[in-house]
Amino acid sequence: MDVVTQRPLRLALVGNPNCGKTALFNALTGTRQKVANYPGVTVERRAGRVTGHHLDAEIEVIDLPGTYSLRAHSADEEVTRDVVTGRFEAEAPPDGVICVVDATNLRRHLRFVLELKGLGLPVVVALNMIDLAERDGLDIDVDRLSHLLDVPVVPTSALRRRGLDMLIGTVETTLAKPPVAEPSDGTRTSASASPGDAAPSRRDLRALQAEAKRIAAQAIRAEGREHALTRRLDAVLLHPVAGPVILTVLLFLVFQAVFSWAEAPMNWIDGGIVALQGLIARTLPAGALNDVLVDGVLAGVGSVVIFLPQILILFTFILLLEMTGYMVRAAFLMDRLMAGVGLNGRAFIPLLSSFACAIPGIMAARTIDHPRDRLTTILIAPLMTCSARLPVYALIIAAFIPDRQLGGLANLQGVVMFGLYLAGVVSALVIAFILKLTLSRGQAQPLIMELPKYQIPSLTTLAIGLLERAKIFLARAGKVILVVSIVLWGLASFPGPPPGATEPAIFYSIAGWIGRGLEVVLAPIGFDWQIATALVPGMAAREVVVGALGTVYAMSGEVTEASLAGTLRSAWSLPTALSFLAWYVFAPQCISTMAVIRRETNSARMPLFVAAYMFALAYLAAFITYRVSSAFLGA
Ligand SMILES: Nc1nc2c(ncn2[C@@H]2O[C@H](COP(=O)(O)OP(=O)(O)OP(=O)(O)O)[C@@H](O)[C@H]2O)c(=O)[nH]1
Ligand SMILES: [Mg+2]
Repeated sequence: MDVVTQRPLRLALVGNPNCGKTALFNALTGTRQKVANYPGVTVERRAGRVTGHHLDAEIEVIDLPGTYSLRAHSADEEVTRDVVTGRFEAEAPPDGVICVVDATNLRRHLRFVLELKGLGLPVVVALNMIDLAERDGLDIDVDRLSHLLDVPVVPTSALRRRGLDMLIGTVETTLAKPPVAEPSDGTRTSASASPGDAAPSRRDLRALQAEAKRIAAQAIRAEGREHALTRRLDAVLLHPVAGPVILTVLLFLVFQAVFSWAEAPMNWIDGGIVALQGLIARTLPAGALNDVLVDGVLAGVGSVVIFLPQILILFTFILLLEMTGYMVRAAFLMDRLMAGVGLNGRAFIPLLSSFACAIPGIMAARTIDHPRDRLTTILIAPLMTCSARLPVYALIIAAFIPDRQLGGLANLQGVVMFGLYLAGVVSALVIAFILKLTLSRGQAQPLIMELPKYQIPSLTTLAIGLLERAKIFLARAGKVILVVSIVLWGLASFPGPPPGATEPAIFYSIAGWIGRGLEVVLAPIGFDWQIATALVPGMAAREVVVGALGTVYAMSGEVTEASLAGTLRSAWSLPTALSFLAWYVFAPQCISTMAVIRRETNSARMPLFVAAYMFALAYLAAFITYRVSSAFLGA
């Protein structure tokens, strides 16, 4: 052990997560900092130097990981606890601590100050984010706060570089008061910090919490009205237990609504298409044009357009949640979970956008500055359930999952849809975790964003957003699916059946020939040649398969009912349907996504890697689903 006789004053920056410790550390020390790892743990040690004002001496500042209390849960929190209590082997105990608190969130942050005071170390409070407090009309009586806490309080803004000199000056004065006994040897001695050893019990914490609230209430002179409302809502919506529960229930209800509200409009569209098909079939002379319009275009495009109501309902909710300011809160709630699998907190927004479409999601990953974190986000974004999967899921669910109420609370179809979305999210988290262990080992960065105020959503903005969605969806149905339907109709019509054919004409066509070839590979997961045929154009974009199934079955002469769902119900077994759903959770059937991955990663190998791992997952998931459900259902 090295013997140090002269060492600079040492200050530890502590506080709840996200209160601005690192920002303050950077503002104080500028470039005079060193980042290293603590031995044995993966926690970064950030230390820097700042020159004092009164004493004109060097002060060493250590930035510690955020923690809510000295009762540590994670490795990060343990480091913080052990450093401030002087128990940490690799770090001499600090001479004092700067406890950083978020001025806009005094009620929650003051508890830690009270807890720290119990350690007997000199404490100075940096009342940080004072700029935000002022912006919101939050008026804090700093002198009173200092008096109530019985420690010096200095308002600061790390971002605007306010109060920094004052903070250092105050720290020096505070440390100078009882002359700091310099231990002759720089390593830790239990006498030096005399930590109030054990971490406080749960009961103590609750008492401290109550006191923190009382002090905050007395120190806050005025609280902007909006601020008060936001605080009250956040107390519930960001609550560590209630928050995630509310988020889950909310999403669950959204999917319930997608099914129950869309039923009527979907029936109207369906009725309209059937009527149109009947009209064309009757008015146009029988022949190729009649066939291509009825079986190709209307069967194909019609079976996709029918899902417009569901997509619009889903986006109504997503847009509303965004506009009210709730979505950012959802990101905050998810941050812990995502950090657990090594995802950057900033990945939430790209991943959330991927629920609409992976393309904007992957592009939004540009906001992640850490290259490996960005890559991980790009690689898992296509697993989020994009809106192109919605028509596929909806079709199969409508056909195979009974429209039943579960104990009067939930609709089974909505539950299954919710489950499919969940399957996408969970598998993305698992893949992220695997990637973290292998290629993209990296430090999870905290989520850096500001919580906006809650707002009443604007109906005009909502309407514009929905119109946009509808346009995109219909344009795709109109262009891609129209073309695909016509081409598929052509491939499925030629060559015509040989004389004396026993199977439907499509069986002998080019499409049928391709489908039968693929069936060899796809039979183990329960797909027949018709499904295989429809999957080929479905590689271009996911929802195309719905139109393609419409066309293929219309031409197989297997249309037993007016709706495609009805036809599938009689053509497929339940295990096949479930297997098809499992396939669609994973299958990378979107050319545009692959193109954008290539562009964003600037690598031709990445899209191939994504396609390969997603196809492998799709096949595996469909295989297991098919085998297990066949065994259970005895099919
Ligand atoms: N407006 C404003 N923003 C701030 C201030 N201080 C920090 N921030 C922002 O708050 C966010 C969190 O800051 P960090 O410095 O990372 O917080 P931290 O306490 O180090 O967080 P952990 O290390 O995770 O505990 C960042 O987006 C900062 O830019 C401030 O005084 N004013
Ligand atoms: Mg930090």
